[in-house]
Amino acid sequence: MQRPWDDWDHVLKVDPDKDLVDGETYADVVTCGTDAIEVGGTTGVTEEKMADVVEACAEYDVPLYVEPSNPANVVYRGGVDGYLVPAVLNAGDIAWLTGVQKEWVRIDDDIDWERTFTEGYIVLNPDSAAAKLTQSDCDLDPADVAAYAEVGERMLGQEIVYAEYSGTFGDPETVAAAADALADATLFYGGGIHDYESANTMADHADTVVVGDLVHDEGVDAVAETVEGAKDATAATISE
Ligand SMILES: CC(C)=CCC/C(C)=C/CC/C(C)=C/CC/C(C)=C/COP(=O)(O)OP(=O)(O)O
Ligand SMILES: O=P(O)(O)OC[C@@H](O)CO
Ligand SMILES: [Mg+2]
Repeated sequence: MQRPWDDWDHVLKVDPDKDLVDGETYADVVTCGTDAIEVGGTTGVTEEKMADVVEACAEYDVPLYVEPSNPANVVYRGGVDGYLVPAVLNAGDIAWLTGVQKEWVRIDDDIDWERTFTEGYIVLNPDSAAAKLTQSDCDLDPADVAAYAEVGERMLGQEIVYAEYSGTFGDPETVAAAADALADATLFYGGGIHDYESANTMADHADTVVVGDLVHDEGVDAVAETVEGAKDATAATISE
């Protein structure tokens, strides 16, 4: 079945709790060449901040997805193409595997299931906000990560498995192991991508690379370089 993310080589994740660089607008951000925008962050995201960013990004012809970090920042607005809801496969506090999702489904009567998908996260940077919040076990070797990826796809039916190194560049060998373990699921990689080379390296293994802080720290020109790196890796794979 065709899925929205099948053609995404590059995703730009915009954090509603962070500013853009001076002189840049959300119009610049959305049109930087990325295949899709995800809006989300672990800490400091309120419904109001989420709604403001979603509204600012909604009027362009680039797929726009809300990635909530808790039930309070799911916003329903015209222009949103869908919802990517995390479930943390290696969470130490297992509330982050299905508990918060259960609570969300219990209290939210507006869930649009046709456009709601899940991401099976494997959180791998112990210093990230996401790891601390979910008490994720990040002490994993490539075989462990590969096994989590396989559990995510085969046992839990995840169509997206997300190797998440938020804030730091991850281990390509580990990402390659996760990629090898998946049959049809799409592998997202995120963390520390900051230039052509880092994007190109991870896009060699992952189906989709996610760039986050770079847009807030350096701006759209730097992000555009990462788009190029990701696209070149995909083109090289196709021509092999
Ligand atoms: C039930 C609903 C609607 C949501 C639950 C979603 C879950 C399980 C969240 C757990 C944490 C998580 C995986 C968040 C996803 C987004 C993410 C990792 C953003 C990046 O965050 P960081 O870069 O670590 O932190 P900052 O936002 O502070 O930069
Ligand atoms: O901010 P960075 O380190 O680019 O990470 C991207 C993304 O995976 C965060 O969820
Ligand atoms: Mg971040």
